Amino acid sequence: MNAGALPRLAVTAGEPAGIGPELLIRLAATSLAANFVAITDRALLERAAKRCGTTIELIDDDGSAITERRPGTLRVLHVPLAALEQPGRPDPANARHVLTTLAEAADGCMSGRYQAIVTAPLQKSSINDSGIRFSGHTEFFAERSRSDVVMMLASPELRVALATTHLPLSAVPAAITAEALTRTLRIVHAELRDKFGYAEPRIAVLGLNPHAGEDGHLGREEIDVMIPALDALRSAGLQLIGPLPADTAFVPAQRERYDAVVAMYHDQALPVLKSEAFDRTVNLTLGLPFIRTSVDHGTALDLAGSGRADPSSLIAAARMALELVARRNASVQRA
Ligand SMILES: NC(=O)c1ccc[n+]([C@@H]2O[C@H](COP(=O)([O-])OP(=O)(O)OC[C@H]3O[C@@H](n4cnc5c(N)ncnc54)[C@H](O)[C@@H]3O)[C@@H](O)[C@H]2O)c1
Ligand SMILES: N[C@H](C(=O)O)[C@H](O)COP(=O)(O)O
Repeated sequence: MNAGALPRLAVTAGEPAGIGPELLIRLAATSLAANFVAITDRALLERAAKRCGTTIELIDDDGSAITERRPGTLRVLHVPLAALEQPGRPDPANARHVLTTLAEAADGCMSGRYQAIVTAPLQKSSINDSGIRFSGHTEFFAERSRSDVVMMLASPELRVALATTHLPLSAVPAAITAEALTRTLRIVHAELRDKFGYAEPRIAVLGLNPHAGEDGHLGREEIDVMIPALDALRSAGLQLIGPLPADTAFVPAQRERYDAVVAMYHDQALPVLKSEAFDRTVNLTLGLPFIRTSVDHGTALDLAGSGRADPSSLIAAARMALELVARRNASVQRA
């Protein structure tokens, strides 16, 4: 990268009928020092700006470096919609468009065109309704880059990683194997060190069952699977706490004991974060060969088109991506 050039961040708009395009307009209005390249349909952004009651200056991205960006301007890599968006009503005809934007962002990161990806929310059901099986960005980027990944949501006060992501609850117990848990904990440990700067990360692991199984009386996964896996990792030097009962793992006295929590499933811990810091939480994918951050919320179809969606989480995601890029650049320079 040229000295003084702003970091080039790929930003995807997600579901065209959701709040994503409007959030990109709000992001462009900030003075964040980044060369945001919106990978989406140009006219979609123009319509989103109108819905927000503002204007946007879109500049076709030619790949060149820039040293400053005026608020209200955005580079764009045009990826045409298949169908005109109707806010609040996702159209599966646009599923391929959404996936093309993700693929361009991922491939562009892996080939060095972008330094990170920031994603706005997409509608998983609409992509599935188009006939394409799809679980989420996390799984898409993992497959695209052939990486083992972990989903983490982080607020300034709390970090939560997930041992399983977008699975029906009935499939969770079978997915918590010693191998899978070990892989997750190793990724979280390595990324807390590399991305967040903890020399000796302390990780709390939540039990799967109520009261972490109550010594086997309320489920045996802790005894049969989790404790042996945790003990083996402790022998390898990881600082692990647990399995902790999930219901009390977030009380203030417990929080002082760890740098991150690993929850066994999506809704075991995300409601804690989303209810206390919905506007400050960022979703990031650990384990990828590139930096990817996102919002902590969905497409908010009830708000789409109103211009009233809160852009705070997307702005926080962009800020975190910039911090992670700066940290990575500094460590490359030191090496
Ligand atoms: N990163 C992502 O792509 C992502 C994240 C979460 C959910 N989703 C998807 O979004 C879709 C809808 O999910 P949902 O309805 O469960 O959750 P949601 O987050 O879209 O909406 C839940 C509630 O929060 C409100 N809300 C959400 N974001 C807001 C914002 N920025 N400003 C103000 N209010 C906001 C909504 O209006 C709604 O009342 C689903 O398909 C889901 O899979 C995608
Ligand atoms: N699990 C995320 C959340 O609740 O915020 C969300 O579904 C997005 O996941 P992806 O980043 O994998 O799309």
